[in-house]
Amino acid sequence: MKQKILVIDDDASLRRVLEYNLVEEGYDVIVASSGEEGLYQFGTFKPELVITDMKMTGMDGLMVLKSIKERSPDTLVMIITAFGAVETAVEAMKAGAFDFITKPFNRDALRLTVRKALQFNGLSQENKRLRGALVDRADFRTIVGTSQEMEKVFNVIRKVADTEAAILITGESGTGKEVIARSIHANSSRKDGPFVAINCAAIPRELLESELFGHVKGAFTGAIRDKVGKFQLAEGGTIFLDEVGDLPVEMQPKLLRALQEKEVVAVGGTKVERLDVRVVSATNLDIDKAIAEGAFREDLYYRLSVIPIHLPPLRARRQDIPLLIKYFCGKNGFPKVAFEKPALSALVNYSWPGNVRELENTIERLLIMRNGDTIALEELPGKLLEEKSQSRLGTAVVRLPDEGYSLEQLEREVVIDTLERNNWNQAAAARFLKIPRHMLVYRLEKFGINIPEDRSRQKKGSNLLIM
Ligand SMILES: Nc1ncnc2c1ncn2[C@@H]1O[C@H](COP(=O)(O)OP(=O)(O)OP(=O)(O)O)[C@@H](O)[C@H]1O
Repeated sequence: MKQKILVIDDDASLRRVLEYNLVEEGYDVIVASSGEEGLYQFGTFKPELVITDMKMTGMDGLMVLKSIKERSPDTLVMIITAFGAVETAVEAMKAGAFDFITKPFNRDALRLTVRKALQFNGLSQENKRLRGALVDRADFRTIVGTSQEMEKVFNVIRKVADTEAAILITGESGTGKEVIARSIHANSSRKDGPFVAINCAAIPRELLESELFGHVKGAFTGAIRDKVGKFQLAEGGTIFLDEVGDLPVEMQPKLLRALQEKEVVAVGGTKVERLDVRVVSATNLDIDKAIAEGAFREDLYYRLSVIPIHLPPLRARRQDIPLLIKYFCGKNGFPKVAFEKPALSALVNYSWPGNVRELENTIERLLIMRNGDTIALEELPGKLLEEKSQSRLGTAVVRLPDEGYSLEQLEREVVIDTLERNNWNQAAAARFLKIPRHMLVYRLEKFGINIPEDRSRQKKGSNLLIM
């Protein structure tokens, strides 16, 4: 049986082009000239895929998308946007669109995108349900975090992993951007395909194009044989462009073209290669600033960041630190190692400029150098001890970061700091803050602060925290 596609567009010539190409590909196609007509057709035709233009008079594409998703959440909806209006595609992806194409599109890109969409739909609902259940358990296992901040990130991943949307992950160095990129791949229907990572900042600029797209023998001095590019290697899977903010300006239009046309040409070659690759990228640069300074192309930015994910620094999610420590102890084969309370407290309160990577390295060193099965405050590296002597609150007030500091974050830190000082005794913390206890409890809920499990399990009078 033919797969059914409903095309909604108020531009008659585009409607014809779409219909012609899709019928030629063997689909059963129905067209509608307005959102209202499209919704009516949807009810009777029951298509597997809806392709709708974004900008239409009357009911626009976003309204069509939302109303279809309400009636039938499993129906795939693809959006057509004007070139350069990629921001509107962001909104559509957030509202549940499966993918988008920009006008003017080349017919191969259209066919490929549609084919991918319908392949995805080919999975039975049962399959999808099973896979959904596995996702939660299997593939987030290596991303540790229960803080509100990480929960937000997990929610976005759950929503977007299995779309074709390009994702840009931002965050300081060591916050776990690559871990997240891998998990997006692992949670997508491409998971059996390759995950290919390339660090755009680590490759000399004259070699970057050939690394990305490959080269043919003789293309330049030293090109003694053909080389396959990372994009070609990632065929059927995901390419992870790490440090994409550092991409040299002269490479940016080339990458943009590859992403838009979904095709590449190797350096020195003539053969155009079609691409079926999902792009996830990451940067620790302030991209807005780079755009303002002309160091990064805005159109490329929109292409890369259909869905932006920001990973907060570790110091903004201290709640995850005890859990991460426990995870790293287990990962290194020492699940039973214990930390004395002051040591754990210093680890939780340190500012971790190198984020999770720095924490991981610190724990590894501590495990190697430790004297027994408990780790005491004195065993921690000097920098942690120095910082411990200053109050975290003091640091926040004296050294406010240039990018600003939200009052709410400050309040959250004060609450956590006070609880830490008072051994997580809520009555004592409320007294210190000079507020009634219920106001403190309200703040714990508001800021998503959970009493670390270890504290509630702690034996009275014991000075050891069993991790
Ligand atoms: N939430 C997490 N749970 C478990 N391990 C984590 C988590 N976040 C980061 N890590 C570990 O920390 C290290 C650094 O993570 P990763 O390389 O993903 O960071 P990054 O943001 O990509 O860094 P960079 O910007 O320097 O490339 C890795 O060893 C990773 O396994």
